[in-house]
Amino acid sequence: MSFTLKSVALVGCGNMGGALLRGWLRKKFIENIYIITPRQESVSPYLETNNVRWIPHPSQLDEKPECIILAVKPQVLGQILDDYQRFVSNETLFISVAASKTKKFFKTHLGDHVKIARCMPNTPAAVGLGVTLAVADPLLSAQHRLYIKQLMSAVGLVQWFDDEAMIDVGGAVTGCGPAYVFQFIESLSEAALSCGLKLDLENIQNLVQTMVMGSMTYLTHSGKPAAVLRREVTSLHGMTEAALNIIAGAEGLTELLTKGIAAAVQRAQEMSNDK
Ligand SMILES: NC(=O)C1=CN([C@@H]2O[C@H](COP(=O)(O)OP(=O)(O)OC[C@H]3O[C@@H](n4cnc5c(N)ncnc54)[C@H](OP(=O)(O)O)[C@@H]3O)[C@@H](O)[C@H]2O)C=CC1
Ligand SMILES: O=C(O)[C@@H]1CCC=N1
Repeated sequence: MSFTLKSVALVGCGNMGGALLRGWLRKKFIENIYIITPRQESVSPYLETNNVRWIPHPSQLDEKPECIILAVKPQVLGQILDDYQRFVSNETLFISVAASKTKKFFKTHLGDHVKIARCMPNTPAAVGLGVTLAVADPLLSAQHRLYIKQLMSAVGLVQWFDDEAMIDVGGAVTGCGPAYVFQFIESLSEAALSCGLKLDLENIQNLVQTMVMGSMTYLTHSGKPAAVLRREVTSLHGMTEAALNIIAGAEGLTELLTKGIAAAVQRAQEMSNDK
């Protein structure tokens, strides 16, 4: 990495916060990382890394970090933001990775002058292959945007939006998306079992997982679009065509995913109204 960041405070170190942390630690570009979370257990695996410090409560953080990443559940945010009021300044950038909570919500809790951006990362950030959707408040400078770009592109691809609503729609695709992929692996394995493949489920999952990884790597290396590679597998009047007539037919995968994404967006809108 050709740059270093001085101090980042991560609030909440669960599934998403922990994935970001692991991704950042691989790159070794942050001088001091403070993890603010009540229980030491969630931080223990990282404490042997000497630039990581556990802070049980924000009142015990005696410096103003360059950046505070809010990675707690949306329902927890409203209860904790008052404790972060004292960090609001031109020097400290707040980044929320929480689904559904709007910039307006943060301004209501932290004041109109808070420097806030919303990011929607995903868990493959842990291995540097994440996707982060980002929206910055107009109050943010070019320097702030560069900071966010450096922080989040260290763990994968970054896509900016001007329209905050895109964080919900795009988040329903790339933020939730790893769960859809894992569900696909589970479902295909269970379908194989139901259709008579005589192996145990664990063995089948291993075959399916390797097939998915092989397909993704092939897609990446071939330089061809997914549709072309799909057609290369699909022999005229062959087996794949018979399957795809059902899987990708009317009321098939596209329609199911459209309904699923719409449900996720609706849920984000409901959660945005929670206190
Ligand atoms: N999971 C995902 O794939 C994604 C999640 N997000 C967003 O990330 C956020 C976190 O989700 P996720 O990581 O899944 O949730 P988790 O429940 O796994 O993590 C939340 C963490 O917050 C900690 N916590 C609870 N109370 C406090 C507090 N007062 N101060 C600091 N930390 C606290 C919890 O600690 P303890 O374990 O001790 O209770 C827990 O480790 C959510 O807002 C979600 O919308 C965004 C994109 C993807
Ligand atoms: O399920 C959720 O609400 C969070 C947001 C995106 C992924 N997980």
